[in-house]
Amino acid sequence: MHWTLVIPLKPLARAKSRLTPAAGEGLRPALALAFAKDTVTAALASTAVRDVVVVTDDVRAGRELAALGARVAPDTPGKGLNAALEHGTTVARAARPEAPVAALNADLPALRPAELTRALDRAAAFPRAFVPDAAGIGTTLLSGSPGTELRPIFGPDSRARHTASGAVELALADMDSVRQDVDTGGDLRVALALGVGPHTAAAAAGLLIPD
Ligand SMILES: Nc1nc2c(ncn2[C@@H]2O[C@H](COP(=O)(O)OP(=O)(O)OP(=O)(O)O)[C@@H](O)[C@H]2O)c(=O)[nH]1
Ligand SMILES: C=C(OP(=O)(O)O)C(=O)O
Repeated sequence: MHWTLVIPLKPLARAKSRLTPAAGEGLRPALALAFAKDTVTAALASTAVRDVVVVTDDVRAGRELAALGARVAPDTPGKGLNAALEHGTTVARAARPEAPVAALNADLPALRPAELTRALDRAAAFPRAFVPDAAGIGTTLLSGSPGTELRPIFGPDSRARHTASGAVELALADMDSVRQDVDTGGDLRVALALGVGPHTAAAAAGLLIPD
């Protein structure tokens, strides 16, 4: 199957606020953009992915992610993450009505294309499926097969909420990089150990994360 991925990104001035203690206000926006660039690059390198729609109102991020090959859609209707994902899904399906669609967070700097391919191949067996984040509380990927509404419920306790909504939690073997979202300095340390993409490696160079 060839998937369309919908990747939401907050304006960089507000993104990744929980990284401020580790990165300071100086580095935080650059790290948020670097995570998104590595996520989009890895997503487009997956053999299961046809195209990527980034939903963002950030002009600089939109320009740089478009240069990597993403389509960029505005953050309509401006009512938060789940509304942005529903809009992105509508945009994706207007172009490719029969495409399977998956929402993927923009904060997966260690994402490996082969692991994303594995997750999407597993997801193809279900109408709606998801991958919980590394912390085991949230969600990093939510899929919808052709003709199925995505019905995203990202936010607090989204693993439990996606399960309660009927989405199937995928088998988790061999997809650590799909699960490793980065919200805090501690998460960034784990992602760096897994191996991040070049944009994050450059942005994180010289960053001292206390133990
Ligand atoms: N387009 C869009 N993306 C969003 C919005 N809120 C969150 N996101 C994105 O959704 C994913 C998960 O977001 P969060 O963890 O809530 O926010 P974050 O900016 O990554 O981190 P915090 O500021 O620390 O909460 C990231 O890719 C965000 O950029 C929104 O209102 N619109
Ligand atoms: C919005 C979510 O992500 P985060 O863990 O980055 O808050 C979520 O897990 O549903």
